[in-house]
Amino acid sequence: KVYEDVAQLPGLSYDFVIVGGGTAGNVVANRLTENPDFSVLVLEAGVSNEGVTDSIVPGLVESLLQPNIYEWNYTTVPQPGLNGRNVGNLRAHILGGCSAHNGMVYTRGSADDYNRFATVTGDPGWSWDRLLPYFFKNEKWTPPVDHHDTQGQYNPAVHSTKGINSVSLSGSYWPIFSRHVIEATKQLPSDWPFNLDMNSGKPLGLGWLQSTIGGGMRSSSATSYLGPEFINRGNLHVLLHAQVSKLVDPSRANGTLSFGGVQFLQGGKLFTARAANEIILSAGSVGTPGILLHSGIGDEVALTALKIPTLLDLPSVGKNATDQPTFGLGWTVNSNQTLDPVFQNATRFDEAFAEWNRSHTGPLSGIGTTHIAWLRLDPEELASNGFTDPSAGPDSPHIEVFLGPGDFGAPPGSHSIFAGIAVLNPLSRGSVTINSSDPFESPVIDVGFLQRDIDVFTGREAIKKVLNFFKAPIWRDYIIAPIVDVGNLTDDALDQFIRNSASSAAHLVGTAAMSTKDARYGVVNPDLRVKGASGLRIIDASVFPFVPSAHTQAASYVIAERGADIVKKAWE
Ligand SMILES: Cc1cc2nc3c(=O)[nH]c(=O)nc-3n(C[C@H](O)[C@H](O)[C@H](O)COP(=O)(O)OP(=O)(O)OC[C@H]3O[C@@H](n4cnc5c(N)ncnc54)[C@H](O)[C@@H]3O)c2cc1C
Repeated sequence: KVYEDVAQLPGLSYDFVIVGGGTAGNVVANRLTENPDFSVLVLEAGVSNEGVTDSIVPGLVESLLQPNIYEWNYTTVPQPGLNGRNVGNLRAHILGGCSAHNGMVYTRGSADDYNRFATVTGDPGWSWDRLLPYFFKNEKWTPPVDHHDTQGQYNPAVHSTKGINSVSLSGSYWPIFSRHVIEATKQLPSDWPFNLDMNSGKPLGLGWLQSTIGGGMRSSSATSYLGPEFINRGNLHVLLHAQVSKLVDPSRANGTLSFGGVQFLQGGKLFTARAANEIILSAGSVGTPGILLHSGIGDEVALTALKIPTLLDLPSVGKNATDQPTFGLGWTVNSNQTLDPVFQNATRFDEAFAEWNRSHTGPLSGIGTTHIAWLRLDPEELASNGFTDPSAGPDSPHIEVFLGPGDFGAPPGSHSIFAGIAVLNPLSRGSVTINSSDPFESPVIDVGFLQRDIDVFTGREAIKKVLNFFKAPIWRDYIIAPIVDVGNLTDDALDQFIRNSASSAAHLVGTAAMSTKDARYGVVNPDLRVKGASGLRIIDASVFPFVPSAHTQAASYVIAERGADIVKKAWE
């Protein structure tokens, strides 16, 4: 059951306390409560997802991402790599976490990405082959809401219809734009090959978008893992508006640290929730390191400077922060089949919204993107610039290009298309730290964007590839003009364009990273236990040692599915 007020909770002592009812936390809550002997409390700082139209209707996602109650409203520190700009660091403040307010793009990444996880943690359980059953436990493949013929748009063999979270091809189909994109892959088959299914472990090429949408509605961890068939379990309690400040009641046995519970704030008062078995931190890549640091787990020097007693000297807490810079290009086009009118003209928007309300179909039943391409840098270009390959392996992309018809700031009355670009394997690293001993002060977020030359180089090469894509003959009568013309810029000017326009893909990971059991760096062991502690695990995107060459929700779900299994096996 979901509770809004701590006074309504039957008690504050549970077998497991999960901090954060986000993407990963709700998976863990669902899987642990499959065992009726386990009692679970989820503490979520944010608000309910129930009835939040902007979260339910896929096409309204942008409204969720403005400063509001669904957001933590964080900003990074000024980024030297972005010419001193600071950028928003979007983090959800709603049940379901980022899965309830993200872009719904469903991309698993490459097999290489997970095989690299296995290598750097020394645990083959994190490899692609061993994780595939967990992807299948998560995914419930669902027909698109418009029931269009999906032949040739995906490979059923790499999907599961039996999981929990809906994934589908887009139900808002843009045939004219899509025909052009697919035709371009035929005209440029070596640089832009068609890939039937980017979620097979081999993503390279261009394929049809898959998203976490079912029946024209967002499928989040709140609507799926806490759906009606699960949320009434007597052993599953979720408390909203409960912001955890720190771990409390520390004790030591045989040199190992453990905590009796967690402290949280609700309605201006502090409470303590106790966990008999384990506390599981699932507060995400910003929340989790913040809670660790305020609990005295982190770099002793930095904690001492803030007068926080160090209980566990783990210098890696909050370090290794990795996010993908993203920026875009747009063109006006000679077609009236784009999203622009829906967002530029109130009457068209009302029609689209009425259609969605009637049947969950139409332009608002999907996101603007129709296709994604996953591309590699030229190995000779990499080498001649003195760079080594930053990707996880030969089947992994360096560059993402997401394509869609419209809504790219086209002049009023005109129609546009966009190509969004992301640098997938940045070498730049940032951090999530604190500058106050008050746990309710915002953390200090530094995404470290574009500090390493290879990251800027990757962005520049991506632009060149995109410009070549739109030189395919099929675009000749379709494209009118670039919205911002970067076609004749020098390399230096392109670099400035990137530094002045890049923002965050909101794929922050790695701030409490996994490492091998004996490693002297890292925050958790491969079984997700915090090093040097017992009864304390981390299960969320902060444990990724590297950012996958993808959007990060599928990886967050799969880490949570396996993480929950590890916890269950330890206690059953
Ligand atoms: C705007 C945006 C768009 C994105 N788009 C995509 C996309 O299209 N596709 C994709 O694959 N990925 C996308 N991502 C990334 C992806 O959604 C995240 O990587 C993933 O969901 C992270 O899951 P998590 O469980 O680690 O954290 P979260 O889902 O963020 O969960 C953490 C939860 O903990 C709660 N919390 C934090 N601190 C506390 C505290 N102190 N006390 C109590 N509760 C707390 C938060 O409120 C939140 O609910 C996007 C992310 C954002 C922000």
